[in-house]
Amino acid sequence: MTLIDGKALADKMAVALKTKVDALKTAGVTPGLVVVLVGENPASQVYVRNKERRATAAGFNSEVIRLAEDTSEADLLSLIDKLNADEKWHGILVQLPLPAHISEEKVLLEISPDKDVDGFHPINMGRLWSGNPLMIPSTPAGIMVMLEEYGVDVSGKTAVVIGRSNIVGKPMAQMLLDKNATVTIAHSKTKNLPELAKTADILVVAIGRGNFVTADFVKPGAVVIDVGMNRDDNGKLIGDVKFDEVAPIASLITPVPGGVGPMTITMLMEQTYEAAKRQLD
Ligand SMILES: NC(=O)C1=CN([C@@H]2O[C@H](COP(=O)(O)OP(=O)(O)OC[C@H]3O[C@@H](n4cnc5c(N)ncnc54)[C@H](OP(=O)(O)O)[C@@H]3O)[C@@H](O)[C@H]2O)C=CC1
Ligand SMILES: Nc1nc(=O)c2c([nH]1)NC[C@@H]1CN(c3ccc(C(=O)N[C@@H](CCC(=O)O)C(=O)O)cc3)C=[N+]21
Repeated sequence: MTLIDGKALADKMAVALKTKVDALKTAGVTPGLVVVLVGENPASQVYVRNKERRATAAGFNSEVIRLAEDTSEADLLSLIDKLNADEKWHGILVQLPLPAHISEEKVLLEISPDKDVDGFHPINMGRLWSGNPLMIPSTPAGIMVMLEEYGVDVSGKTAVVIGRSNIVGKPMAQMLLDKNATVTIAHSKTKNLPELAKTADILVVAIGRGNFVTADFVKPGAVVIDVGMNRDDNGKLIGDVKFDEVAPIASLITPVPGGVGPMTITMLMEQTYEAAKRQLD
């Protein structure tokens, strides 16, 4: 078994990114990423801090706008309009989930597709699914980079993605399909999930249930990608995959933490850089 070290890859890419950013700054453009966080979700706070740290390290303009939990939908939408119009920002990310009184759909539609570094706007989702991607969701994008870096040839492989969210499962399936995998998307209504998962050469798990995937879900030699971010009873961060049990039978596996998470942030930075570079065109 080989560990896919997402943290090390993210650190390596950060060095190369810094060089690219310095060159872009010389040409007169500093990439800018603004994150909007509504409310006090403690898990979100950690991710947002990590994003801020990596953005600053890359030499970006970076700002986190923290809004009260009871911020109105109208106020959030008008803030987004203001950020859309501000040339300083090439990437706008509104942290999900949002409080229940705010429509996620309306908010995602309001972000200019050109600044939608998450790739969640329907225009960007449509671009991805029609084979002409521009801004793409960073979690599956980071997974594709990890697969490539570790020499996994996706073409012709059987891939099973467990989870069908718009932010992870669905775009993941499309990116694997685009690289010629044969892809199945599984979810909470899927029958005989362990048997299905066991057909996978590449198994991606994004469900949000700690230690859900056990050894009986995994074909010996499979590549296992664990997207899950869960807390166990002691508050420790754990994935969706029961790592100790699955690692010995997998050929490659991502740990939690230190796997998919750091690469998600790296891809967000890369896309913000690309958006900034387009300002020169
Ligand atoms: N590392 C990173 O960068 C990121 C990590 N995450 C983490 O990944 C996990 C998934 O996130 P996200 O996609 O947003 O989650 P969602 O809650 O939006 O989606 C979960 C998906 O898992 C499916 N599911 C839930 N329970 C089961 C089950 N028992 N068997 C099979 N399928 C099941 C659901 O099925 P159905 O549709 O039928 O309800 C749904 O499609 C979370 O732990 C999240 O914290 C998320 C984003 C980034
Ligand atoms: N609009 C939006 N875009 C997102 O991309 C988005 C979001 N909303 N909402 C929440 C999820 C989750 N997410 C993570 C990002 C980084 C880590 C990460 O850095 N993880 C590290 C450390 C985690 C820790 O120590 O707590 C690791 O796995 O090693 C995790 C999870 C982005 N998300």
